[in-house]
This record gives sequence, structure tokens and C-alpha cells, in this order.
Amino acid sequence: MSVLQASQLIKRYQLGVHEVNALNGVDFEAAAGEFVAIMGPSGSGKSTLLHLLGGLDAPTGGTVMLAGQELSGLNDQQATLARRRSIGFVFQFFNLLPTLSAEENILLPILIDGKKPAEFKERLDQLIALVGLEERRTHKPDQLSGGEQQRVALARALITQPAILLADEPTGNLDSNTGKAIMELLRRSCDDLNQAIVVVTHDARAAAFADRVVFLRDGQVERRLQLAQDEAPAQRMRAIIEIMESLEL
Ligand SMILES: Nc1ncnc2c1ncn2[C@@H]1O[C@H](COP(=O)(O)OP(=O)(O)OP(=O)(O)O)[C@@H](O)[C@H]1O
Repeated sequence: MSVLQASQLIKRYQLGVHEVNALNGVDFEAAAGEFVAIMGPSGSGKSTLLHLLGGLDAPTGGTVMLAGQELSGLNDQQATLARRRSIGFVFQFFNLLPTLSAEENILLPILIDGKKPAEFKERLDQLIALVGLEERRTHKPDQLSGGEQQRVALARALITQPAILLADEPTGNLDSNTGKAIMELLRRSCDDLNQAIVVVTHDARAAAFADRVVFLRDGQVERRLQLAQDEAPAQRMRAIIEIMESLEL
């Protein structure tokens, strides 16, 4: 069953007298335990789609259903709650608070939701182990490498056990080994926690961790590719690169 389903999404931005058609009728879905990558040239609407899927912005037309609830049917407060409880976000720039330790940053969504961090100790310990930050719990962001900061951001996105994880270029400014480790973590969290994961990426190597790849161009879905996880990673990557080349990405 789809936990996230978008139909005929349209997004227009007004830029002075000009109108930008960022999305022109996009259908998209992701099921629990499914990992979907979104690829496409710069300006094709990838980030716009991710923002609409996460309810960070409202579509000009079309609908987004989150766990069976239509986002546009909710008032601001309900939408904020639905987002906070069902969705974890990871961005390319980690958005960590500089004055808080790694552990405090991870617990931030719990505090914002008005819950007691002490009740989440077990989950915090599990997540810190999952992302391999046991030795870095009390470090501040400026005492952490880029990959470690991204792992904190990932643990923070997972602390509320969201049904859906949305990530915009999560490996964008990491070296390739660190990027691979982050993608492996996302894959594991999808498999072990039965989460739906949607990742925007330019990188075929990162997209090869997905079950499906959706290729956007000019705000429309140009191609969809199903990947078999029992195929060798190199083979999955080749299939993605072939399409990227045929679409001149
Ligand atoms: N807030 C905004 N105001 C006006 N135009 C916007 C806004 N956000 C995005 N756009 C335009 O919408 C189109 C799609 O942008 P979007 O950021 O979704 O593309 P993208 O595929 O994520 O690109 P990139 O790979 O470069 O991040 C682009 O033409 C962009 O300039």
C-alpha cells in the first residue's frame, strides 16, 4: 500500500511577470519499505516535487495523500503535525544547530513535539549505533566531519520513526566513500524499519540503492525504471547510466 501518493501535481512559481512551470502533472507514489530515487537535469523539478511530497509547500494543482490523508485538506496546524509525525527530512546542508551536541541535535524533533527525551533513550542509543556515532555523542557540529554531520542529520530524521523519509541530495557534498555509507544506511533503514524513502540525487551510484528511479524533465516524468535489488550494484548502476545517457542527463 502506498504511504505517499501524489496525483497530477502542478506547481507554478510567479517570478515578476513571468510564470515558471516547475511541475506539469506529476504522478508519484511510494510504498512502505520502498526506496525511490528521483533524478533529472537541473531545473527539472526534483526539489519542488520533494517539497510538495513533504507538505513543505502547497501545489498549484493536484493532490498529495500522506498515509491516506490528503495534505491540502488539512489546516496549517494539522499539516504541521502530520508532517512532524510521519515525515523525516534530510537535506544536503545538514541544518544542525551549532550550539547543540550531536545527541541534542538528534533529539530536537522530540523536544519540538513536546515529548520527553528520556522516553526516547533506547531509540536514541539504537540510532546512534546504527549511524556509528557512539564516540561522537557530545561533539558539536563544528567538531564533526561532513559525513558525521550528515549521519547526525539522518539520525535526527529517524528519531520519530517516520513512515516516510525524504532526502534532497543527501550525499551531495560528501566524498564518495562517505556518500556510499550514507546510502547504505538509508537502504538499511528502509529494509529494517519498513520506511518509504524518497531521495533526490544526481548520482547514479546513489540511485542504484533504490528500488525504482523516476526521471523528471521539464516538470514531467520522462521515464521510470524498476531495479531488482538482487542484481549486482554495478548492473543497477549501468541501467541507470544508460537511461541518463539516452536522456542526455
Ligand atoms: N521559489 C521559487 N521561485 C521561483 N522559481 C522557482 C522557485 N523554486 C524553484 N523554481 C524554479 O522551478 C524550476 C524547478 O526547480 P527545482 O529546484 O525543483 O529543480 P531541480 O530539478 O531540483 O534542480 P537542481 O537539480 O538544480 O536542484 C526551476 O526552473 C527553478 O528555477
